[in-house]
Amino acid sequence: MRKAVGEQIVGPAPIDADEPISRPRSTEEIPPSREPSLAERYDWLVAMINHVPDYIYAKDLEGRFLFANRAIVLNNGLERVEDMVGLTDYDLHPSAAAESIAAVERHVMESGEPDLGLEERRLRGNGWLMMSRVPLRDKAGKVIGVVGASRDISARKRGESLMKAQAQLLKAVAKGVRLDPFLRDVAELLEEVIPGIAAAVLLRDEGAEELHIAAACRSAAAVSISPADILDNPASWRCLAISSGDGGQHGVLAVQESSSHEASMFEFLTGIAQTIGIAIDRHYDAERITFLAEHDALTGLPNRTLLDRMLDDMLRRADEASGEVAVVFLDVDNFKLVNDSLGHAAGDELLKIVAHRISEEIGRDNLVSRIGGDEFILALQQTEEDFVPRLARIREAIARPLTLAGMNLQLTCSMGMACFAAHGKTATELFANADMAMYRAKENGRNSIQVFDPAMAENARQKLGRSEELRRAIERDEFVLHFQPQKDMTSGEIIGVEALVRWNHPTEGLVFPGEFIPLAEESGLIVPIGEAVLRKACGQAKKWQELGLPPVKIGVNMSARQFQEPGMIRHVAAALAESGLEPRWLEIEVTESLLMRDVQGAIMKMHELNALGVSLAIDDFGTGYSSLSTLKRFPLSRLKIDRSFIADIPDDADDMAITSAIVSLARILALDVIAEGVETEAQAHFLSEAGCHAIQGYLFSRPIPAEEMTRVMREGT
Ligand SMILES: Nc1nc2c(ncn2[C@@H]2O[C@@H]3COP(=O)(O)O[C@H]4[C@@H](O)[C@H](n5cnc6c(=O)[nH]c(N)nc65)O[C@@H]4COP(=O)(O)O[C@H]3[C@H]2O)c(=O)[nH]1
Repeated sequence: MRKAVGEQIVGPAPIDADEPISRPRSTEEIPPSREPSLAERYDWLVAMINHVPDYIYAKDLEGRFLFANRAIVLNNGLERVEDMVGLTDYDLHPSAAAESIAAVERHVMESGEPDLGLEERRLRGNGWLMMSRVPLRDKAGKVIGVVGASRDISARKRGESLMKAQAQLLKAVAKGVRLDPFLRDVAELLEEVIPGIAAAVLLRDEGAEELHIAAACRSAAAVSISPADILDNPASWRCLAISSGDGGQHGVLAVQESSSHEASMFEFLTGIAQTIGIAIDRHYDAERITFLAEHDALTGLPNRTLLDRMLDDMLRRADEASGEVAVVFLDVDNFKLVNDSLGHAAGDELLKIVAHRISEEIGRDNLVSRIGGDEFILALQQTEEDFVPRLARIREAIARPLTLAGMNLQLTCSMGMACFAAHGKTATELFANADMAMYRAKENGRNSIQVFDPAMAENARQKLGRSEELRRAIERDEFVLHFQPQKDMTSGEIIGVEALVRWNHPTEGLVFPGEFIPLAEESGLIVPIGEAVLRKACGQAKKWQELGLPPVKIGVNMSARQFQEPGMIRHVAAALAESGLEPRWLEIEVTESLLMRDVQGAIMKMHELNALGVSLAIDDFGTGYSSLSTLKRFPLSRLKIDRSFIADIPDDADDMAITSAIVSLARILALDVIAEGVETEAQAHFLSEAGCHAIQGYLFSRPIPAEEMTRVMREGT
């Protein structure tokens, strides 16, 4: 058994190094009331030095120990200070280590300068020491050796490295690393800072209950361990919660209990578990942000950004393999009608259903993306089956009956397809051509699949050129009006005039509205054209009145785009004000289909026009399926029977029946009625018999220029 320290260890040399090292006397020998002697003080000093945990020693110029305290003696595996006195570091340590100590101490002795706070790894065992060496001098100040003191700073060092490790992980989280490599890094870092640790990260997938091992240290205890091994052994494994930002828990950091784990280490591990929690939160946030950046929030389908990226890949692969890719624009027919009549929520639901049906049918390796509204873009890889039958199946899937907002619906869609590489080599070219093909599908009455044809591009190019010409025509005021009289068959009087626009083209001569109104509608140019027509028509009507001719109503056609234009009422009011025409002489003609697109909105606009004093007629009546109840709500003054019903009278019994019905309907609703397109006496006779006395048509006059119309009006025939 070891003896008590004070008894067995000889104290250090006093500052006067010339005095021999002698054994101190026991403190019990000191009488209580007198000044302690030098020897007594020396004893106390030795006792103190032997009780501190730091290592303290003194060496002579040759590096031989003159003194060593208890801590250093024990650390070197010796029992008493005498065992150490006279030894050098070469006797105690491997020569390389001894040499490095000797070098530092030599420097201190030679320079006479202390060397303070040097941090060194322990020579024996693990850990760190902080060394300080000062020169040992005799009374004359001559250096005769070195005094050293060192302190164990392993705990501080470890604290520092743990903090550094945590900071490193936090930095990685802040940089936004991917989760799996991050968790592997955590495991590696734990092994590095806590050698021999057995730890594992157990996580649950979003929405799941079960935990799985996401990462583990490579130590024997953690490798190939199952979650059950850990969770069923609470005595062996300590589980630290990996919390989520919303107060939930992503999982646990499980650490095998070990006697060598100090409390500070668990504090560190708790910090690591928190850091993992933050990393997972960030990972999900980043995943969600990335998802939203590349997907459509409503349907979850890839958006245009992702489509562009994925399509580029598909095209590159097809190019390498000399293969084909079909790019398809798909538009749900009449989607706006569903949206307007059943509401936006139903519209959204419908888009989700369509997206789901396409996704189910399109198959893996192919792509469907929603690019806005009811427009989808599909990209199909080449297979043994042709593209068109595959698209036909998607069309059939979309056409499966469905119930929405309590209504049974059956959808149709229009598709336009362009193929890599025949119809374009880049995504941009393919998009443009597929879009063009889809427009053709729509023009062809919807519900069809159109494959791009270079003639379409030529057509589109011509359209573009024509739009440019139209734009210039507006600037140069190339539009003129022709007028067609409307007659009362009973009195033979002219009761009205319809203004019909013509384009006085510089090289082509008079161009009829059927050739440019649809394009003007599509391009929006109808708005300035319509404004010009209104101004000219009101101006001409006023001029006739000023010429003293009997005043008649002037009918002006208004297209859908023009009618929906927010400034429409203002334009009408301005045309009236500019010309000085009284509003009661202006009749706006709108088509039935225009009114049926948005009944409520149309009624409001019609009331506003009525408030100006302008009257309203429905053009092409009988073609737009308006019900009696809807018709009653429109503030109208006249119905114009469409000329398609008149054309086959008296040969077509159905048309005759419809015409009679429209005349009766007008009578019930107390509206005036006029038939247009009357070309023959037989038609006029039938209409007269049916009770429609107002007619317009070639029978009496074709549309004619203003001067001619003036003559006709003057003659009254
Ligand atoms: N077969 C036949 N046709 C007859 C007869 N009587 C008149 N028509 C033609 O029928 C069209 C009547 O005009 P609409 O139904 O309003 O149909 C008009 C109207 O929808 C539109 N339109 C004409 N002018 C304008 C305008 O200033 N603005 C707008 N938005 N559309 C206009 O263009 C359409 C065609 O105008 P137009 O070519 O002038 O054709 C005119 C006229 O020339 C007949 O007895 N037999």
